[in-house]
Amino acid sequence: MTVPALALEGVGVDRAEVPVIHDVTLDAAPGAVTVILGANGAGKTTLMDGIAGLAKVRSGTIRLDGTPIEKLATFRRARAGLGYVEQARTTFRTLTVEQNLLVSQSGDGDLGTVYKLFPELDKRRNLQAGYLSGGEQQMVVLGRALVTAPKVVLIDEMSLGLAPLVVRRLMTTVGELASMGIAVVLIEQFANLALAAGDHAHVLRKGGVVFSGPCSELRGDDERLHRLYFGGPPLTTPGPSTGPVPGGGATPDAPRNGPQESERP
Ligand SMILES: Nc1ncnc2c1ncn2[C@@H]1O[C@H](COP(=O)(O)OP(=O)(O)OP(=O)(O)O)[C@@H](O)[C@H]1O
Repeated sequence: MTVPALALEGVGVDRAEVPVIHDVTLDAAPGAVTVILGANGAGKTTLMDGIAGLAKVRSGTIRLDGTPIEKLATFRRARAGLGYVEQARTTFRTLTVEQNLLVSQSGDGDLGTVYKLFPELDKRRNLQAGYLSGGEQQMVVLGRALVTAPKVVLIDEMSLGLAPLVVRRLMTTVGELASMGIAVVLIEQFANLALAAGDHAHVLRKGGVVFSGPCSELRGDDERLHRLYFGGPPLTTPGPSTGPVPGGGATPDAPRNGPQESERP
């Protein structure tokens, strides 16, 4: 059996001494995109921070290529092959694109791979990152994770504040990262965009997993997503009180938050 690149078993994570994540078991396969969904405050970022070593893992085990890492310092997890593109992470604005990549480079990390993935950056490698567009800056941030030659890349809401067209452009690279053999773990506000790019999905509610299965099971099923995000009785009729879809619709133009239904009491 193939060892998952990342495997969590019974993981609990605290934020400021408060338990936020409870008993999460999931894994991410090399060469696949694993999507983590959930409403605002469900605990997605806290889970990512726990995996990366930025929040306290209270219980359970986290394995990277079969080796437990939950007790390692953040930089050791990174050296072991864990890349983390944090939410709203920025570039070093006064350094050039190339310098941004060089300061992050380690191991077998290769700038050529980044320039191949993002020809936009290749053309601007000597430009200070502060002069780049928002989308190009996000490419630099992704590139900085890539030049550490990671086995696993956690990506937390890379679409934040970006135009729909740019989000679509960045989403294409998620699949390309996976095709390089990287295990990609993706948190994304636009649920159906993430489900279109992903292989396997986990939905978090109140810090616990309420769904694990293939992305195809949830793709386009906004009503089921509502139930999973918020719980509550099944929706029968759409109406003004139901609000829009959580993170949803198939495009970044679609609204984010929405009505409720439950698969778990
Ligand atoms: N630094 C912190 N100190 C205390 N509580 C926090 C802290 N950061 C987050 N929390 C709480 O932990 C819970 C989970 O937050 P988290 O940011 O992980 O959720 P999320 O699913 O990533 O939400 P969003 O989509 O809004 O980023 C929330 O109740 C939040 O208020």
